[in-house]
Amino acid sequence: MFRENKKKVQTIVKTGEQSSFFRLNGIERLKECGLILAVLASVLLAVSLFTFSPADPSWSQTAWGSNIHNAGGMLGSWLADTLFFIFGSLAYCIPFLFTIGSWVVLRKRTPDEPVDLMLWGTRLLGVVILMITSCALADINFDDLWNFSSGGVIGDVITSLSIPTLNVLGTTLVMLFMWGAGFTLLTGISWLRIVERLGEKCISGFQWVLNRMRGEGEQVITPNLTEPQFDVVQDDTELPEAVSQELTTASEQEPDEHDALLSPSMSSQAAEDNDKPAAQPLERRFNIHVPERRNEAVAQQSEPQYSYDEEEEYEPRSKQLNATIEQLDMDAREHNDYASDEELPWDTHSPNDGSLEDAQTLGKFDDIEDNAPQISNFDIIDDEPTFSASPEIEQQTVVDETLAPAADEVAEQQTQDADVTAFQTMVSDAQANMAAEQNPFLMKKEEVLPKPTEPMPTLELLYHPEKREDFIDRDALEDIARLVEAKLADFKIKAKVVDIFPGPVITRFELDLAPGVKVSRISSLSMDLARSLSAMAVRVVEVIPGKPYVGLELPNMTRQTVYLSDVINSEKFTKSKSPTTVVLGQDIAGEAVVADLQKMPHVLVAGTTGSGKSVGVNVMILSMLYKSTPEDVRFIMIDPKMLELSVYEGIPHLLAEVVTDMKDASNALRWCVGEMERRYKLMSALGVRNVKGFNEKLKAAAAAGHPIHDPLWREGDSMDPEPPLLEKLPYIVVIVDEFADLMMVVGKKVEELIARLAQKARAAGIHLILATQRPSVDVITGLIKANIPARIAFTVSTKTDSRTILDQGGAESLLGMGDMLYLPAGSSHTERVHGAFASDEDVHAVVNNWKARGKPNYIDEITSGDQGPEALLPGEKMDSDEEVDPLFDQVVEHVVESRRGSVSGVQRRFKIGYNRAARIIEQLEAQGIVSAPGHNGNREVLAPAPIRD
Ligand SMILES: Nc1ncnc2c1ncn2[C@@H]1O[C@H](COP(=O)(O)OP(=O)(O)OP(=O)(O)O)[C@@H](O)[C@H]1O
Repeated sequence: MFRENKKKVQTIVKTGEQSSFFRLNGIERLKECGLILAVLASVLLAVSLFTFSPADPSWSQTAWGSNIHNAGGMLGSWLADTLFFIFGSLAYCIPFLFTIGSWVVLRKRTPDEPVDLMLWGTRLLGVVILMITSCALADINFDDLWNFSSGGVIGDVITSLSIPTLNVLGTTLVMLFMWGAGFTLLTGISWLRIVERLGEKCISGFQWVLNRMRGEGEQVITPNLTEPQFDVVQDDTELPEAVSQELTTASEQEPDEHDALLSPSMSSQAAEDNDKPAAQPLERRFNIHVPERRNEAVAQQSEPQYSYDEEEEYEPRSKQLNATIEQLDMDAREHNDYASDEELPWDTHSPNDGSLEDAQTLGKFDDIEDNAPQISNFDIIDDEPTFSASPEIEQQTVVDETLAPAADEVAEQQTQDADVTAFQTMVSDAQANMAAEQNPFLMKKEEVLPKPTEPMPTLELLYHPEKREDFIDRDALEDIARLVEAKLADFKIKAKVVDIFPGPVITRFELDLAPGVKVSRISSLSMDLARSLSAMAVRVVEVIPGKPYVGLELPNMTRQTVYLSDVINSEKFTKSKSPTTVVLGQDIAGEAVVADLQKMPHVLVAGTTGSGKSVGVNVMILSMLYKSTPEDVRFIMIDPKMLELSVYEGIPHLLAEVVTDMKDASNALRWCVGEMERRYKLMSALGVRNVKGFNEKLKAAAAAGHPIHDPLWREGDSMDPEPPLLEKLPYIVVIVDEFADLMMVVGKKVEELIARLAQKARAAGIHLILATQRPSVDVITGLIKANIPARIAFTVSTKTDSRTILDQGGAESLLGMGDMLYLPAGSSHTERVHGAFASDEDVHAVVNNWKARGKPNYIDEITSGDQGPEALLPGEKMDSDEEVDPLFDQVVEHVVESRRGSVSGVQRRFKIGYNRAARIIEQLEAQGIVSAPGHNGNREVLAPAPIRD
């Protein structure tokens, strides 16, 4: 984006160069001629002064008829006489001063060279003071020149005024000091510096003389650079000289502040160097915060080990304020956190090395296993209900925890596994043959996958790039920073770039605005800035929490893709204990952004088509599949598009088949509301406040040998003689991809159900993820917004859409392809996140991995529940009841009496419009009072006529 501008600059320079090199313009010609004349005058003046003869006729002398001796002739004689009369012997300096003065005035200046009037004023004052004091000093100290006073008339006047008061010595002193002041005013040279330098020279001269007198040869004292090196290379005593040489060269090359840190003995030298004006950097350097690349381990298919102690003290270096690239580098060296092969034990073994080893290495899932009973509950050989908490299972869990299964049990289990797999293969082969007979292309191939040995899906299932371009071009970034400042200055905004944060997709330049500049001015210029910087879009971050700066986010020339494997492997995700932890992507500094659905507790995802919503939703689902077993989290997926979520069909986490029919969708939501109410009753019966507390209480009771029975069970509810045991409650995540479709088809009912769920479902462990590509107010209604505080906005087309989702602009300036703004619950500051990318292959790999672990246990009533009035939840009304017309009863009376059920009849009789009349007749039809219209459009009145007395 900046290459174009560079070309422009080059063009301007070229055209300017050609014209200015050979020919002068009008004013320049005049100035140059003036300079030539001034030099001529100086030469003539010097000749006249040096060949002056007092016998020549002049202003102060009279001579008759004699020859003129002055080489300047009559004019030279007159001029020299006058100058000697005024300035005395100092008149000899006049030709030189005149030449210098005319050069200063007439020399060529560049157009941008400022004329500092203050500076010129002081210089002029300096010249005047120097002349006056020099004349006075000459008048006191030198002999007269011919018949002129040695200080001229100026010196005469000054001394005649001051000597009566100050005497000769006093006058000389005053004049000397004033001369010194005049010198500083003219030249800007400090007398203190002169004294310092003189002192230095004197001391070094004195030392030199002393050394000579001692008769010793020249001794060069070199700084002891090897001293600090011993700390680093403790045992390397053989090479101190080489090391010291290396260090000397390095410190000579880079005399910066880090040398002072590395080598205390060099600090004085460095300080001295800094004092020299030549040693100071010419160009302003910017503070570039280079993000830490800790994901190198991903490229090596490995997982880093972290200790909790380190985690507590850990502060991402990329977020350290004002840290330069060298400081970050040193910091990394000090903490020794460059990835090394020894630190990554994961490289050495393959995923098939054995389950025990994998179980140990995948320590991040340990806590999940602790909470959860065996995953084998979901295996096809296990016919027990999904989350049964029967005593047998509890027993099994206890046995598992002891990690000492009997050998014969294991052998038996393996034989069973083999049998079941063989049987399954036979059945699927038979099914496939039947389908293939009809049409081979319609055949749905059910792969029989081998059961994975690892307890949870591993990172090998996801794509991770072999090589990554992490190079950050400091110079280019600094150039851009200067360009940003210049472009803002073009718009009359004075701002300074204080920090630069390069990230994987964008770079944030933090600006310090000059006092009085409103941030809204920059915001309103975001489009113009994008244009003038030739960028795709520029986002202005008006408030950066904790900083007094404004952020300007520019897209990088080359964009890096943030892969799911990068973020899943991040410390934040692996350390998170919650089963509902979801990955979003990376922030602008490349740090993983991870959220917990329990805290959200519901999230609204919106963005135009192709902005990356589906990928974003997939990433959230995959992260939960990496984190939790079906015992912890269950999904209900609603997918009107029939494409996006159907890939998950068959994973054991599903509570129902992926819902594609919108009527079923409202049933599913209604089931969720019912489940929420049931959970609330259970939780209040057990005296706990949330699902976590409930599950912990169940576990504790089972461990104590007193499993809890369902307190809500009444005799007759089931055939059992006693209440069944309570089961562990999994979190339920309801995912709706294209929520707008649901609203369009089912209407207000959905809004009501969602609002009801969103209000109360948090404690019941039910969470909603709603995605839509139509961020309009009729889809994201006030009721829904009020109840879903966490929002994610992908690219949208207008600022209004952005406001609809986030209540603030910004999403319209995103870059697409997963670039998002995340508004956490209860915050008004959005966070820019580059969404993680999961390809279809990644999704299939994880889905197949879970499918191989077990089959889902669908609850049929979720989708195919009764849709009649009995299925309504308490407080819910049938659609038809909601809008019964106030005239309904009168119309019934009229229709039944007149035996005519036509719309026009009702219209005429009650003087109402067609629409209203038609609606009432439809209601009559729904109630069975009139029949459906016949072939001629007439309706038959079905209700019997009223009985008359
Ligand atoms: N995080 C990402 N990184 C890189 N590319 C991405 C990312 N997310 C999405 N994309 C790219 O954008 C394309 C569209 O993404 P996606 O299908 O998720 O969009 P969408 O908003 O769901 O569109 P629609 O609403 O039409 O389904 C993807 O095929 C992918 O190439």
